[in-house]
Amino acid sequence: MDVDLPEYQGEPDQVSRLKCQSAFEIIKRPVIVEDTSLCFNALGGLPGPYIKCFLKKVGSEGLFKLLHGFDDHSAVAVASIAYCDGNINKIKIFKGMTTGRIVSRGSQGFGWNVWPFLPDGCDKTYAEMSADEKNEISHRKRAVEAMRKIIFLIILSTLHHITATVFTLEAFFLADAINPTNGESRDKPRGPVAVITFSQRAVRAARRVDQRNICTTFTSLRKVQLREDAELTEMSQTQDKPEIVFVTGNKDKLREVTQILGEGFPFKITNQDIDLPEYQGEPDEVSRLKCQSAYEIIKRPVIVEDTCLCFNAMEGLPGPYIKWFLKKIGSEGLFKMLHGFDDHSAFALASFAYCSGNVEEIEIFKGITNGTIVRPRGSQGFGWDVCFKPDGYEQTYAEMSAEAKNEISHRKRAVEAMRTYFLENNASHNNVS
Ligand SMILES: O=P(O)(O)OP(=O)(O)OP(=O)(O)OC[C@H]1O[C@@H](n2cnc3c(O)ncnc32)[C@H](O)[C@@H]1O
Ligand SMILES: [Mg+2]
Repeated sequence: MDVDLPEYQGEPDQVSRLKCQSAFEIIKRPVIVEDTSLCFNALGGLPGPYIKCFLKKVGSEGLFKLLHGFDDHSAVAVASIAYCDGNINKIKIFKGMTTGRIVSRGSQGFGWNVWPFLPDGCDKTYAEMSADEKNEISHRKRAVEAMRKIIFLIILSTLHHITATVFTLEAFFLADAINPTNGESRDKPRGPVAVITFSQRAVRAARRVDQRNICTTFTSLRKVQLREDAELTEMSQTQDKPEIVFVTGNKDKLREVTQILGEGFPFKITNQDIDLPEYQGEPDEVSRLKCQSAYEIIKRPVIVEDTCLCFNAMEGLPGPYIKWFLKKIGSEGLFKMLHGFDDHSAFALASFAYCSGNVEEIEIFKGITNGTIVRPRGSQGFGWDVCFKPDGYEQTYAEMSAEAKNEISHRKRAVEAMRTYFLENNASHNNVS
């Protein structure tokens, strides 16, 4: 079955675990999903699960350039297969890894096959290998082998009920298509087959085996943890205005928004620190989905904000994934990632998303500040402020006072767009209470 599952942000295991939970919530039968990562050791394991997006935006040569500023070009290809037999609290993860390094050749091939990845002990990159050669040593082969051992036992006990998954054309494994007594392929599978994948090639592979209808659905994960944060709520404004909840776990963001809004905002902003799932996608989509998740929990008017730091040389990446890059390689690493590129320009983007009650009608307010990525300097601010120098200024955000940053920041611009909207639509938002 081809189900259009949301992609999550996080560590590779976490990404496939969440994907598997979503798949099970739709399919309601045993399911398998797979997520593939290409982890650069110098980047603390990134781009990791975001490799698909990076490859699309910067290409194979761009991936190589990302490592120019680093001595270590080693990498690990990881396939993480998640299997849910019906209990979403007991998802099994099967991992396969192939170690190697990133090189600048071998750009033929399709999709993720163009990874400029030279496995250890091989003289050909993945892109230069035939499908058979690759299947012999690939990370996916190893994950599938790890799974096969366990799944066979399950197949033996639930032969007629098991739902198996094909995930890519190269993935030869089809649980129900394998004869459990001798491990050889059946000509035709005996039971139903579910394919949980974005890949059209996987769908074609599944159709070849099983001619059933392929449907596309979408869901969002509602599993979130909710926790109040009294300290942040205290920062909210006056009591007698209608309330909107700003859902963020980032105190620095909340502080800036509160300072920028000042007194002249027609609503009282309160805060809830909720551990919302982070989605992959384009910036607007990321904040829209975040807002939907927040509304589904709060059930009152909500605002969320997603911040991106977009490098022009990388077609806007790391963009919404900046949080993970910052966490793994710090601001110095962000600066180094641009060593291989001539263009060091970037823009900071804040996207607020507001839902007044209808998750189909979410308003987005954006603010952009253009600048350059520089060697880190300064001690004010937070996050990547130390390496972002706004155009027209000699200082980085972190060398400016909070007031000076708030005058010109991406967040200031987005908040102003939101303020204008609320002032103009104040009368029509009587449902905000
Ligand atoms: O709960 P939410 O609101 O999602 O908070 P977050 O910290 O996860 O925020 P994002 O998902 O938007 O990730 C953006 C990353 O960029 C950082 N960041 C956000 N605004 C920034 C700013 O104005 N200056 C520097 N770094 C910023 C922030 O600390 C994160 O690491
Ligand atoms: Mg976040």
